[in-house]
Amino acid sequence: MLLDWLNAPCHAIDHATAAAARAHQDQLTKPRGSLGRLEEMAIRLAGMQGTATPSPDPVRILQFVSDHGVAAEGVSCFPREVTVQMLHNIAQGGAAVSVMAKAIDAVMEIFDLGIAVDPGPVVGVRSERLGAGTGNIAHEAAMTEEQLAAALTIGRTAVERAVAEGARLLICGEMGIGNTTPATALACALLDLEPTLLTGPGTGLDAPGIAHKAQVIASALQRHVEATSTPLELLRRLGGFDIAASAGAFIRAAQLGLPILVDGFIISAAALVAVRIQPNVRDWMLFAHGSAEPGHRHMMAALNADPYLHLQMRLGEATGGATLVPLLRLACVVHQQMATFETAGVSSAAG
Ligand SMILES: Cc1cc2ncn([C@H]3O[C@H](COP(=O)(O)O)[C@@H](O)[C@H]3O)c2cc1C
Ligand SMILES: O=C(O)c1cccnc1
Repeated sequence: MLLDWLNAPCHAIDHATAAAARAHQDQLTKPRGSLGRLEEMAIRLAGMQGTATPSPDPVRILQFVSDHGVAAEGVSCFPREVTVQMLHNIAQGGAAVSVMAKAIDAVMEIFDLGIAVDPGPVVGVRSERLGAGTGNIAHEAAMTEEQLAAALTIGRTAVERAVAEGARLLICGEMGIGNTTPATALACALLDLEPTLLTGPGTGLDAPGIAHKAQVIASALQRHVEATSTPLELLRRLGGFDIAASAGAFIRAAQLGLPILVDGFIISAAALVAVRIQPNVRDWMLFAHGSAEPGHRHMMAALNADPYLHLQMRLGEATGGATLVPLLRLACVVHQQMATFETAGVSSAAG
């Protein structure tokens, strides 16, 4: 079948190399464990990349831009046309992620997956339009089966391209007005939690706005969720082109052995659905930051994830992922360049 590739096995983590990296950390001239989670970053990357000299570089960012039919329900502070406006802004270098990608020297591929207004050809943007946005999940499925398969495949193909070009770390980002709503709906369905628990302000809704958004999500759940729903079917009914493309990218990255750095709230919903489709994808994920969106911690708990940064970020666009990259680099340089107790002639711990 068209989506059989989703079930292909994930690449194996190199546990021996990870164990050697841990042993190496313990020989460096510092009290054991004193560089805290910087040590873990290097060890995890060593196990994923199968090398004693791990590195996040080259970093590849996939930026998925698309509209969401549910924006018609008044679930965002911003009007829908911001999606296409931000597509131009991202491509022209003015968006937060554009500045960050340049500053950290990451290659960013920008995708138009289906925006309500067709922007036509835009320099630096791959046009992979799957429609004029998704269906409004309050009333209909977000995607047809064909659209879901196509979105997953766009993510898959982008990762194959990235790997062929030498990428060693994947970050997915998204931009699409209203997309905290499908992300929340998907999380509620996959975690079996109430919308009132997971629904947050997104771009900045007030308390009545959040209550309305939770109601919209509740009606979407009532319409689409059945006891027998598979994760893939929940993704089709409740997700978005951006979320599906990211899920496809994550599954392919794990299959090809490309480490994944998970961004904020929306991308975490994609990570969650990818892991529910194929549990071993989790082994390939690092988690950049805790989003200020309140439902995020529930997704992190379900993924058994403890994000590295807590900066009250709530933007998406891969900005949380980009923010962690300098720390990953530092962790890897320390891992490679520090002296050991033996080479430096420093006495190790007594006993
Ligand atoms: C100017 C602007 C730039 C953004 N970049 C990311 N988002 C983020 O906010 C949106 C999700 O929030 P909600 O569900 O409340 O609409 C998405 O586009 C997400 O990427 C932005 C939002 C705005 C307004
Ligand atoms: O954490 C995120 O990714 C996020 C939160 C709110 C709005 N947009 C994105």
